[in-house]
Amino acid sequence: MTSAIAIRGAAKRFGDVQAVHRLDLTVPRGSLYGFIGPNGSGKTTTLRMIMRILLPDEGEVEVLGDRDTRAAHDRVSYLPEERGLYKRMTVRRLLRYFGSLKGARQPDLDQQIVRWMEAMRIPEWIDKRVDALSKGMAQKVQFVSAVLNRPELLILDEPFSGLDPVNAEVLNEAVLDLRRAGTTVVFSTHDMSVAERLCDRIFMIYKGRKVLDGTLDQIQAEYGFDTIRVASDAGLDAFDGLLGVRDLHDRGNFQELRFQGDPQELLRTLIDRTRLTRFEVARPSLHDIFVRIAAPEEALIEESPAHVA
Ligand SMILES: Nc1ncnc2c1ncn2[C@@H]1O[C@H](COP(=O)(O)OP(=O)(O)OP(=O)(O)O)[C@@H](O)[C@H]1O
Repeated sequence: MTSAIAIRGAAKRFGDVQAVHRLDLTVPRGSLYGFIGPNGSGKTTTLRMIMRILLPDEGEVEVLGDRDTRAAHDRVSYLPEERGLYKRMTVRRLLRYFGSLKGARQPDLDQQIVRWMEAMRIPEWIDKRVDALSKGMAQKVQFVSAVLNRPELLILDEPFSGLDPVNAEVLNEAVLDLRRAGTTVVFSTHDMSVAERLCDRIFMIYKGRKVLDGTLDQIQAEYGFDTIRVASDAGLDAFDGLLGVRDLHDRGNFQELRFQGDPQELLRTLIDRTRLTRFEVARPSLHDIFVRIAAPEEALIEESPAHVA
């Protein structure tokens, strides 16, 4: 089966700014893929290339097995970051309009509108005018407009931004429901805990280049198992002359370090050297990994693996 999205060597430049360098990315069908990266790193540009709002300067972008996204138009939905709604329409009319643009047909469309407004927990707003909605409600209505046609691929730019925790949870559940029904969902976010909790796979772009791509487990295994906490009778002296030890800090009751190599070997060596009371291999959070990559010190990125397959 073809992948939902296959990007091969796609690059995009705006004047002097190389927004995206030759990018390769494969999004498997049925996956929930999170795009992360600092501001201005190329997330929206990548999403727009997938939607063919922008054409890449080089390389190609295949969506649902098709290189012409227009052919997949009715099967793909996009929720842009900057959203506009027709303010004077009622929510129902607006959703009918958006649904029919994407090929949804009544009476299924009307049923879908009611079902989704209930799922968003704003059913009583269905016959209200759009300009009466709060910002968070409007955001949820916009989300509904993107899912009415039961897309095979749903692309959301910052869907959680500005939602309170209760509404973020409502959207979270809706996204998981869609995934269970087989929809491939790609969304960008600045919220690392959302990406960590929700996504099967995470893609991080930094200065227009892919720096992370894989499951959270893969990413943490590649980046993460090098933080080690040790408590021993020898304290800092336990590490004298050991290869692979970096960033060794005395934290008082224990020492913390990053270790390049097999922690099991480090453990064996330390047991030979001293009496241990603690040895812990810690997985950093996605937040820590993100900060490590995107920290202002350019040197940090040199140390990082290019990406996880
Ligand atoms: N239409 C455009 N014209 C000129 N420059 C652009 C345009 N769109 C994006 N850029 C530039 O390309 C780079 C990548 O921008 P992009 O919007 O893709 O980043 P992003 O990761 O989505 O950022 P954010 O998290 O702030 O939304 C930035 O330097 C931006 O200024």
